[in-house]
Amino acid sequence: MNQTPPQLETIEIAPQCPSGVVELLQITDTHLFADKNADFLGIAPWQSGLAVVDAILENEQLSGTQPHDFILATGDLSQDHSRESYRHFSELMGKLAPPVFWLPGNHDDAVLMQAELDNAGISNAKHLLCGQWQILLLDTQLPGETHGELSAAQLSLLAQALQQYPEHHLLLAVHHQGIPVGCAWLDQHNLRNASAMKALLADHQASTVVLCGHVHQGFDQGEQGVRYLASPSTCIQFKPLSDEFALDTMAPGWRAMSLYPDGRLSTQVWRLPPHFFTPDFSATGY
Ligand SMILES: Nc1ncnc2c1ncn2[C@@H]1O[C@@H]2COP(=O)(O)O[C@H]2[C@H]1O
Ligand SMILES: [Fe+2]
Repeated sequence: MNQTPPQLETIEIAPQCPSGVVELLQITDTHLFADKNADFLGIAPWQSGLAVVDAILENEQLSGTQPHDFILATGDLSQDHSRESYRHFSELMGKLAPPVFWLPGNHDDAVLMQAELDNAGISNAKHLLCGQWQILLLDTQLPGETHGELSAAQLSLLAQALQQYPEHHLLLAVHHQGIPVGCAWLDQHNLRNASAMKALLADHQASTVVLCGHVHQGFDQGEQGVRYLASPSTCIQFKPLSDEFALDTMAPGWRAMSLYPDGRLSTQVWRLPPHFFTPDFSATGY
């Protein structure tokens, strides 16, 4: 039986910067538990997540940087699927003023997540127009699997966005990586049908950037005119270019992005000071 494809619903947000530059933050893979002191491979995700939020607030106060238009939360917000973990995420986001938009990761309970984030007043909007940019958040979760996939419905939303806004630059946010990051153990858990996404993106004439979470490391690479970005988790970090599971010595962090009206994107990965949160390097997985 053929199902009617979902209709793209778009909300508009005016950039705060008078020159039309869109300022945003990505927070990803918070892996929170119901218990704020619960341990995740040697780090308590609530404590490291809170330290990240405090560092973002401190950055804004110290440097007087441009206020952020919004935050993208790109999945694996919970590690234990508990209602409380989503409440803790909402509490963290409540400390930061801008609106938050989210998508699920492989570890999330999407139904519970939506209910709890709705309760906290966190918007479920998935397509944003901001200045000359469009931001689309797609769901790559395959329940019960670690890897991801874009369903026909999600691909249809991408096709609609590109068809309706062909001249807007695109920032596409997903949980799973669309190109290999170079860690064999992690690249088996990738976005399996990335080729379907890439086929649609190939026709887009304006700037195209794909932003993901999941890989717990900074990554910035171009392929066929598309820029692929990935970012540190707010808790444990995976060691880049490692074939086997390995944790990295880099501190928890987040990504800041400035989207310019002409399609340029400038971005910076921020991290907590070294050695603030040291994981258990003997861990072989989870
Ligand atoms: N040692 C391992 N080998 C392969 N996959 C793993 C290992 N440990 C954890 N994983 C899975 O790999 C996933 C990568 O990031 P996630 O946080 O989504 O969740 C992780 C686990 O589901
Ligand atoms: Fe993940």
